[in-house]
Amino acid sequence: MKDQEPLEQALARAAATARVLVATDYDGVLAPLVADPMQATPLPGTIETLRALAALPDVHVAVVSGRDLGTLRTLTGIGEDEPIVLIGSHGAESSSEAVREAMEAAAVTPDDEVTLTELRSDIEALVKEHHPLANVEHKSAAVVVHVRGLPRETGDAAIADARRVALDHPGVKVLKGKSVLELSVSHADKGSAVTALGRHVDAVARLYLGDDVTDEDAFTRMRRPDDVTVKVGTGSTAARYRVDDEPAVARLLTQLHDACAAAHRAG
Ligand SMILES: O=P(O)(O)OC[C@H]1O[C@H](O[C@H]2O[C@H](CO)[C@@H](O)[C@H](O)[C@H]2O)[C@H](O)[C@@H](O)[C@@H]1O
Repeated sequence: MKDQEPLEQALARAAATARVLVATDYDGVLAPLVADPMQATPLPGTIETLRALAALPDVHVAVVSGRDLGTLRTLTGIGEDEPIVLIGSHGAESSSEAVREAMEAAAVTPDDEVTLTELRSDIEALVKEHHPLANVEHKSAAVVVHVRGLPRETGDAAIADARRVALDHPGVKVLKGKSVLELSVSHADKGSAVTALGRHVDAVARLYLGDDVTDEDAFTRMRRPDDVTVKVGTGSTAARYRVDDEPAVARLLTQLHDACAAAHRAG
């Protein structure tokens, strides 16, 4: 992240291109992390800023998440009739037909469904019998073990045992997130889904904001000169820029909106 133009300048340059794709992760980026996954709400103003961006000519907006598409829609409050694309389950689900088509080869198969059913029951049994303080989240293509707020040793033990369960189910993808272990039968990734959307809208500049390991797939795929990739928080990353936290994301989105609006006014 050395010897590059300041973030503000990169945003202005991206905003001045012919077509911009603004894609952002949800948890830990738009919504601060909390113990109960269903209580993770967007910071005030962020969804409104995304709506204002999407209302500008030649600006396309997407929210990209590991969440189920339905849950993502509920939590963001973004309606089906709005011009904001939702990408859920790390790219496996999308409100955009173009993204769905592009990700078809990565779709969950009937065999994957069988594996998921077995995995769900093994994880439920593990948590019930050995890690009653952990929580289990069921998603359309994955099961997630949550340990946020638990003493470190208790959480680590639950995660380690869940990893071992995954070994009994060939083909299961293990994703270690923030205080979670996700066991997934999906073959999709955020990077493939976002770049497919970028191709579909013919984006010149692509912006992506993310905080977790699954966002690295997007950061590594977005290396064109006009791309702006932003890691939120600490940890190693392939992103070009970094901001501290969710409030900084809210400010960045406002700054980007103002830059896009100014570029539009200037013609
Ligand atoms: O791709 P994202 O939008 O970042 O979603 C990733 C996972 O987010 C959720 O878990 C995280 O947020 C929870 C609520 O704040 C928090 O309790 C948990 O510790 C975090 O890891 C979600 O529950 C997962 O299903 C998503 O895959």
